[in-house]
Amino acid sequence: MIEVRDLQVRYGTRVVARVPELDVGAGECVAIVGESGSGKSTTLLSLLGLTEGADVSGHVSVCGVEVLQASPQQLRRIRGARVALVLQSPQAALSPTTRLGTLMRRALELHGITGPRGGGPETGGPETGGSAGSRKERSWKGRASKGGLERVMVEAVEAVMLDPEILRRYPHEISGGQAQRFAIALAIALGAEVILADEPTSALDVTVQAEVVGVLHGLREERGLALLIVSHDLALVSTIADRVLVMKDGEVVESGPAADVLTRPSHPYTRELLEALP
Ligand SMILES: Nc1ncnc2c1ncn2[C@@H]1O[C@H](COP(=O)(O)OP(=O)(O)OP(=O)(O)O)[C@@H](O)[C@H]1O
Repeated sequence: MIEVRDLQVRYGTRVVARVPELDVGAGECVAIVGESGSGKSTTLLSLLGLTEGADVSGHVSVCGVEVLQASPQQLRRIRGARVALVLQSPQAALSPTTRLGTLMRRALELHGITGPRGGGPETGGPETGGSAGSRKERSWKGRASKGGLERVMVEAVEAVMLDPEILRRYPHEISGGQAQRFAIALAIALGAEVILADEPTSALDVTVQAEVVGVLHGLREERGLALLIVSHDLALVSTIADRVLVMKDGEVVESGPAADVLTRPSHPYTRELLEALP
């Protein structure tokens, strides 16, 4: 799903991220950890071509799209629909006067999704374009069908353990943890195959963090989503990641299976991060 080789991101003469190798397959979770300013977010954003003003070189393939060579149109096609970006405080990005259901419906319509594919009588019919193959089970593009759209929305919020009643609420009527799960539900409704999450739980208290991590964990197991998580929280990472990349000053100083990196770190910086854990 994600394949990165010799990625280098530079602002002016300053290299802010250099990643020799990063792979995330379907159903896998990889975490990038490191202190503030180490280049984690820059790496994540470069996967969607969102590092405006930067010189980016190397090889970056996401869902089969060569990101560094892609046209704006090709990038628009993968952003949101196939690759979802989940940020720290999604509530800030939600219009305060729009109900969550309306917001989700608009996002789906914008991406041409109008009902579930290949289901019951109210389903939307054949896929209208773009991708095939791995998306088969999750593709909801098709003809307009109000009932079909509602079904996609309800299924998506239920998949993140939210009550569908939440679709009638306004953003200020939900908690931070609910907002984060709603953001993930939106990704599911859009049929995302990859979730890029930047500090997805750092604005939440510990119990709610565990709920969000549980949801992400379930999605990769049940739906085969590929997850790339950026976090400075090693405790979170240890509960969800298969592999870990440790970044410092724009460089990957250590990488490997999470169990090895987090229990037998070979780099002094990783040991420092682990020792700083409460
Ligand atoms: N648009 C930009 N122009 C110039 N420098 C930038 C730009 N965006 C990021 N940087 C620099 O790149 C470096 C890496 O930033 P980045 O946000 O990737 O770090 P991070 O590890 O994600 O930190 P944090 O955890 O605080 O988000 C920082 O020194 C930052 O100042």
